[in-house]
Amino acid sequence: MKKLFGSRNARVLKRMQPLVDRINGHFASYSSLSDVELQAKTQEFRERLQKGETLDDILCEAYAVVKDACRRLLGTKVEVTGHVLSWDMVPFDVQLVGAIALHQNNIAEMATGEGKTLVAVMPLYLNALSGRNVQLVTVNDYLARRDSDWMGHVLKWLGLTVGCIQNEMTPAQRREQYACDVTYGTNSEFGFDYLRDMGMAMSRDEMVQRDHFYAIVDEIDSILIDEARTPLIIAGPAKVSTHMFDKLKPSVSTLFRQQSKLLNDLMSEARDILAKEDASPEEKDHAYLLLAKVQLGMPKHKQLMRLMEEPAIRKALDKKDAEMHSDNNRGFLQEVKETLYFSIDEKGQEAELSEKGRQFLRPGETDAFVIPDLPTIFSDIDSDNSLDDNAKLEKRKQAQAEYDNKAEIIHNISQLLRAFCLFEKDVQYVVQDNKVIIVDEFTGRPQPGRRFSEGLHQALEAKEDVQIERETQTLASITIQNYFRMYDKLAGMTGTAETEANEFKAIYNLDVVVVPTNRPCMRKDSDDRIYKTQREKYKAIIEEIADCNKRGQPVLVGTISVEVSELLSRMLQRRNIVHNVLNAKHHESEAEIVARAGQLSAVTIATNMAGRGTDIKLGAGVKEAGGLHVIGSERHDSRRIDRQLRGRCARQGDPGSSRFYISLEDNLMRLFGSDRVASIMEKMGLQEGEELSHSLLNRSIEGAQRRVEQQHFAIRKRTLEYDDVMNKQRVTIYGLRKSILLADDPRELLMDFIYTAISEKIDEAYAVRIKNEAVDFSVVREWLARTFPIGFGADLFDSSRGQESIAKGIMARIEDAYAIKVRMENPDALHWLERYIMLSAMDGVYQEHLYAMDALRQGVQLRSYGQRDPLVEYKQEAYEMFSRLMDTVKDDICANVFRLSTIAIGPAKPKPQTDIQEVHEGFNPFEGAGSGGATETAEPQRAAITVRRAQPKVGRNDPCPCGSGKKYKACCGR
Ligand SMILES: Nc1ncnc2c1ncn2[C@@H]1O[C@H](COP(=O)(O)OP(=O)(O)OP(=O)(O)O)[C@@H](O)[C@H]1O
Repeated sequence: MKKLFGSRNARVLKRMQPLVDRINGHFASYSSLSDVELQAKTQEFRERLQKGETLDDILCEAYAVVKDACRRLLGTKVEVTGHVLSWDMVPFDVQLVGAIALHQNNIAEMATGEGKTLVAVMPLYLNALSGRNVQLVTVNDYLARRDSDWMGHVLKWLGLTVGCIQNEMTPAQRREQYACDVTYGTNSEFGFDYLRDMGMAMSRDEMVQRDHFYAIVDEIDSILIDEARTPLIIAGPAKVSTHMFDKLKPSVSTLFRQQSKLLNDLMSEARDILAKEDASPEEKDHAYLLLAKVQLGMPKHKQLMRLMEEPAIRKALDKKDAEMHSDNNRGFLQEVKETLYFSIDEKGQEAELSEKGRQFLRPGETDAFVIPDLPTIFSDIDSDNSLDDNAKLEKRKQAQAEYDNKAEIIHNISQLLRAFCLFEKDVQYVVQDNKVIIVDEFTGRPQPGRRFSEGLHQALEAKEDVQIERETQTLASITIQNYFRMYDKLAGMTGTAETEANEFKAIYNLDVVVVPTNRPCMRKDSDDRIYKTQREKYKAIIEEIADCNKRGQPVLVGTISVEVSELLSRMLQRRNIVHNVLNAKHHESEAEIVARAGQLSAVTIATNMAGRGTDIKLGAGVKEAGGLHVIGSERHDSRRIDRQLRGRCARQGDPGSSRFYISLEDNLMRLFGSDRVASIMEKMGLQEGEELSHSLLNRSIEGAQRRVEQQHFAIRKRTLEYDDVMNKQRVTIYGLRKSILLADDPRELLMDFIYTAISEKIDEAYAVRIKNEAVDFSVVREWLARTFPIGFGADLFDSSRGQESIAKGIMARIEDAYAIKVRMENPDALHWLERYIMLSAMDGVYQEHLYAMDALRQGVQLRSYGQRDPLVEYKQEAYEMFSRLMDTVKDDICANVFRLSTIAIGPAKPKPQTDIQEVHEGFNPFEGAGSGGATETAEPQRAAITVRRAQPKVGRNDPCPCGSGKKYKACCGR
């Protein structure tokens, strides 16, 4: 396969060579031009494109112009994120190859440090000549700023405008940046701007983006693979707040302490048995069962972890654990779980309350956690003849309220348990300024404004005793995949695409072109060093830092969590080693820390924040000391993240080295495959502080990483399959919204909507006609009378005239009446009002629809138990719900045409958006894993929230099933 791939790549590269030669030919000929003449090329190209030449026709000349501009700028000063740099780059031939690949919609895989930032400038320049907005997508705001400052130097010299979107910018500032030829920014900013433009703007002036023409995604694997696991969501506060986290927290935290006490007792009993020299095999087996219980109740129990440093104990325990989780032992596992207050499935990220736990929380209340079966209760009430209609209605309401209350309690408890048992401060989140802030697992950056979904964030707020924010409701959402599929042209760059090449092809139709390096890479990657415990591992890391430091070699230590970066920092302080820390808590001086990291004797501890895109320049004398040395303090779940960290050194042919440190206590090793490594270590009889290091072991560690990667791929694919359903609907709604926003005369659209609604109603009347009998127009006439303040004479409804003629007759009456209304309105605001009538009808209904779709998505998961494919069910129901939605939109528009007036509500001011949140949920590495029979607690509580949806569906305009006589949407469906 490799050979095949290699030969394909070689062919692609060979095809590009003549283009490279032509670029260099033009480049040589331009040297005779004056600066002004070279700069005039930009205008010349634009004109040639207007006259019909294509971007491909002018590619070689345009790239040569960029190359020559770079040459002419050599030695000039440019301010980049506050630091003055001297321009010192003219693209190498391999960079020209990368630039061609990018224009041709490929992913250019170029090794770390090969200068991708510069490569992108050429296709950006070329494509921007078309007059459309081209975008460069980076992984964080800092890189967007850095690259737009740095590369803007060349682009601006050539007469282009360059913009950069930053998180704190106002809509007006954003509009200005998008108006530029080239715009730099992060994927979330681009995605959220799109959602706000398409889903929330009420007039053309509120929109900020102008185009989705061509985007180059830098670090494409990070954005389209890692970030793509969770969608971008804009959320507003929920209409009502029902949570009880604050009330429930004390009892859950007592439960947590109670469980700790119980496990400590089990732990000491097990230890006593194992300490006995003459313990029988049965006794030992019992001890391991006790330990397995401790593991089930608290996988990171400190004493247990300490005990497991002993390979023999670890092995026996792993065996016991596997035995308990085998299919044959399900009943036994359940029994064991019932001896604890709750059990934890770390891979599946779920916490399951046992009967014992339920009793502890609600002593004596046997059915406190039993969700009422609403459909049965409703049907019992209905068939109870002793009740009159009012009493039935009252009973139904009571049952519904009891159901809602219980479902909420169960959901809240479950989320609190997850918050207590599975989420650690300074690992998945930090607490700052009285807020819980997610730390992005892949980039190590704090994500203010992002929230965990489904109440988990509030549960964490309760756990940390900070202000509990109100629940949110989705107002607009899109997956990263579907956002980027919208572009006419897409391209990407990264140092690490290869592991995900298939996914890029399948989802984005992007091929990977592997570009050779300019100079051979000099990096020395040593084998991993493996220790039994984290303690020994950290000690060894400190020794290695001290050793480099003595020799003057700068060191960059990458950590996965803030917690570990701080621990290493404390250890270094004790050794009096001067160092800098870069993590989610200390990131204000990021640019300075990075600038200093390559100086002699520098020691920098950084989370993944410095793992990607960061360019560390080497100081004087550092090459002689061996270049930058990179130490990884743990393997990440994803191999690409590790490779990116290594790639911080040995850039552009410089010397450099790297080494990873691992312990059997690391999450990756604990959860995904320490068995093999543990048994090798046991065979070798390792002593405290001793390490193991062999290339074979690297392979089994990569095997563990591969397993996690596969699991993540499955999650992404699933997210996308579900979003594809939503996407079709989103495209329809946003397409309509866009045509309303951009229409010069919205009245035409308004009348179209009304006409369609009327035609459909008439068609329905004809459809139910009994053969040869007259059409019954009573339903249509009732609707017309309710909706329009106009009399419609009986003569309009003569079925012999045919459907179309009747609809047109009705429409003519409406148009006449509307013409009179127009004369009374404020002419300046009328177009605004017409847009408002359509947009507000769509937005209100669409947001309710999104809410219902969320619930549906969770609800259908349960059906997999009934051998039904949840995705198929989801598609079917989503389709039906969407058809109903479109009917409601039309009805609401019709109802408001005469009801709303410019005089009453006047033209809109832009809506204040202070209460809007952008949510790009935090990731957790093992989410979705292991979802099988072991997640029972979580599932019923989810079901609880969604059972309502499992009742027969009720249309919004149907009579309400509660019997009130009102429409469903005006009663229980409100
Ligand atoms: N043509 C060139 N001539 C001289 N130096 C160059 C050239 N191209 C890039 N460089 C230098 O190479 C270094 C790496 O560049 P850059 O940060 O763009 O790499 P990268 O490919 O984006 O790396 P990463 O994959 O780590 O993000 C920078 O210091 C840059 O100045």
